[in-house]
Amino acid sequence: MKEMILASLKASLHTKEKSVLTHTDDLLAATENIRQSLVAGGKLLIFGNGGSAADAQHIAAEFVNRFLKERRPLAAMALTTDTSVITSIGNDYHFDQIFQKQVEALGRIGDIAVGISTSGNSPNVVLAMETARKMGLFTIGFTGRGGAIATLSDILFTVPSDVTARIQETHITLAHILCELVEERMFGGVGAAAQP
Ligand SMILES: O=C(CO)[C@@H](O)[C@H](O)[C@H](O)[C@H](O)COP(=O)(O)O
Ligand SMILES: [Zn+2]
Repeated sequence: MKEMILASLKASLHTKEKSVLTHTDDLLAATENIRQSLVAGGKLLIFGNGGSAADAQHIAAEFVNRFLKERRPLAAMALTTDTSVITSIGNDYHFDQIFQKQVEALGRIGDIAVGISTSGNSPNVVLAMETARKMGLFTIGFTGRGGAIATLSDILFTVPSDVTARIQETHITLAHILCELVEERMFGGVGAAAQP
């Protein structure tokens, strides 16, 4: 059992290091795209299933409330939280459409759709990314080795693992780094009341 603990830890550390180092330029590019969107009045629409739904909510909270700096709230929404919307779409149409219809209803040009799927193939995430693309939204994908969301993502964060848990752990690491970079880029060196 102790070997299992150490093996999981090592796999997590190794996977995170490989993915983050591979995506340094993508982190910088995503930071700039998010900054531009937020400054122009845009917002992040974030979605995923299971652990990735939790990640979507976690990331939205970092933007809306704060991450490391005292600064104004930033616009971000997880599309995983409204049970009335999700159950009515799932019940009347199809579970595959639970994010797509919300993107259609809430997305505006200048917004950024953030799709999170460890397989890259969950139909509800894929459909929402397709719709976001058609609507002209910028798209950021978080996935494992690839999958269908790869070709639908303007910026794609991949994780070199086949283990869902390791991929999720790396996604939240990448997302935390992204939050830190966006805050630094928008509010670096300024106090609580500052506006970008
Ligand atoms: O958190 C976990 C596993 O670690 C699960 O809840 C997992 O997120 C669910 O099985 C998801 O439905 C997987 O979907 P996806 O990441 O392939 O899009
Ligand atoms: Zn999980």
